[in-house]
Amino acid sequence: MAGPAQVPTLVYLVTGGCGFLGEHIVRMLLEREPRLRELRVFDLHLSSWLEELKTPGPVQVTAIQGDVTQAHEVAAAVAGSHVVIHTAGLVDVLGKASPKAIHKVNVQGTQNVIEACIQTGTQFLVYTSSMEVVGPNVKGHPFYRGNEDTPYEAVHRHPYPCSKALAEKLVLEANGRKVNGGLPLVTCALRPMGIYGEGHQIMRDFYNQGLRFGGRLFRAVPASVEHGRVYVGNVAWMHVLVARELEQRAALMGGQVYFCYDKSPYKSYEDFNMEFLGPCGLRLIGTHPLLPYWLLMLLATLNALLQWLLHPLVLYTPLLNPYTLAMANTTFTVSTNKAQRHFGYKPLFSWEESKARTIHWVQALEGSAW
Ligand SMILES: NC(=O)C1=CN([C@@H]2O[C@H](COP(=O)(O)OP(=O)(O)OC[C@H]3O[C@@H](n4cnc5c(N)ncnc54)[C@H](O)[C@@H]3O)[C@@H](O)[C@H]2O)C=CC1
Ligand SMILES: C[C@@H](CO)CCC[C@@H](C)[C@H]1CC[C@H]2[C@@H]3[C@H](O)CC4=CC(=O)CC[C@]4(C)[C@H]3CC[C@]12C
Repeated sequence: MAGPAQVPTLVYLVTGGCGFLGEHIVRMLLEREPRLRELRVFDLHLSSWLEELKTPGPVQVTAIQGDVTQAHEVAAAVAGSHVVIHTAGLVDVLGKASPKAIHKVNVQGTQNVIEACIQTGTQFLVYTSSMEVVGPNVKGHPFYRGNEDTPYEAVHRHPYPCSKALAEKLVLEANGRKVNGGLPLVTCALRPMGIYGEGHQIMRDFYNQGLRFGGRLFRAVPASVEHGRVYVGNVAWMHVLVARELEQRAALMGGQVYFCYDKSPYKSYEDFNMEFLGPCGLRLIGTHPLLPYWLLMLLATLNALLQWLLHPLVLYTPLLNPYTLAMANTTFTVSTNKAQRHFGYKPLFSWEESKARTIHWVQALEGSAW
C-alpha cells in the first residue's frame, strides 16, 4: 500500500503475466510495489483470475492479449511504461513445440521487447532468464554450489537452453543503448533454478503419474545428485526487488546476471518433489534407481524415437527423454549472495513456508489422494 507521502506513479508491464511465474509476479507487484499506478499484464492467453484484479482499486490492472513475436503488439504494450518485466517464454523440454517456435518466442520475442523499449523510451528491462543458460551442459559436468562467476563450460544443444542463452545475451548487450529521449537502457537478467510452487505443471504431472501407479513413483535418479530448486514466490520477489532497485543502482546492476535462489534444500529432483508429494500420500520406491542408467537412457531414447515416429499423428510427450534424464542426473546447484549484495535480496518465504504452501496446493489438486 502507498504510504501517505507516496503517490503511485509507475507503470509496469509484465509479459507472460498469466503464466506460472508471471501470475506470482503480478500478484507480488500488487502486494508489494507501493509506487505502482498501472500494471499491464501481457500474454498470449489471458487467464480468468485477471478479472478479479481488474476491479477498481489503487492500481489499474490492464490486461493485454498479445504475442511477443509481433513487434507492433509489443511496442503498443510497452509505450508509456517505466519498467518491463519480460517473463513470457516458451518453456518446453518435452518436445511439445518445434525448435523454430521456441526460437521465435524466446529469441525474436525478446528482441522485440528490447526494440520496443528503445523506440518508446522505456528505460528499465528485467529479463527472466534461466539456470539453463549455464547448465547442466551436454557433457554432464557437475556444477556444485557455484555462483555467477564460477567457470563452467556452457554447451547446449537443446532448443530451449539455446534460446534462453541467446535471449539473455541480447538483453545484456542492450544495456546502455540509448532509448528514445536519449537516456540509457538499463537491463539485467535473473536466472532461476528449477522453480516449484503453486501452479507448477510438472509437479502436477508427477502427482498424476503417482496416482496412476497406485500412489507410487519409481526412483530413476540417484539420491546423491543435487538439483537446484527455488520457490516461485521468492523468484517473484526477486523480480519485484530488481525492478524497484534498477533505477537507483543502474551502474551496479545494469548488464548483470543473478541466479535466483533461496533456502530450499539441496536434493535430487525426485527427493525434492517428495517433500511435497510424500505428505500428499505418494511414495518413492527404491533407495537407488530401480533401473541402471544405461537402460533408462535406452528407454528415454525409445521415447524420443516414438515421439518422432508418431508426430504426424499424435503428440507423444513423456516426461522421460534423453534430455530430461540427463538434466535430472547431473548435479547443478548454486551458492551465491550476489543478489543480496547488489540489491538486498533475502528470500521472502522460508523453506518451511514454501513447503507448506506447495503441499497445500498439491492437496487441493483434483483427483487428490489426500
Ligand atoms: N519453470 C521453471 O522452472 C523456470 C522457468 N524459467 C523462465 O521463466 C519464465 C516463465 O516460465 P513459466 O512460468 O515456468 O512458464 P509458463 O509457460 O507457465 O509461462 C509462460 C507464459 O508466457 C506466455 N507466452 C508464451 N508465448 C507467448 C507469446 N508468444 N506471447 C506472449 N506470451 C507468451 C504463456 O502464455 C505463459 O503464460 C520463462 O521465461 C522461463 O524460461 C526460468 C527458469 C526456470
Ligand atoms: C528422469 C525422470 C524420472 O523421474 C525425471 C525427469 C525430471 C525432468 C522432467 C526435470 C529435471 C530437471 C528439470 C528442469 C530443470 O529444473 C531446469 C529447468 C529450467 C527452466 O528454465 C525450465 C524448466 C527446466 C528445464 C526443468 C524442466 C523439467 C526437468 C527437465
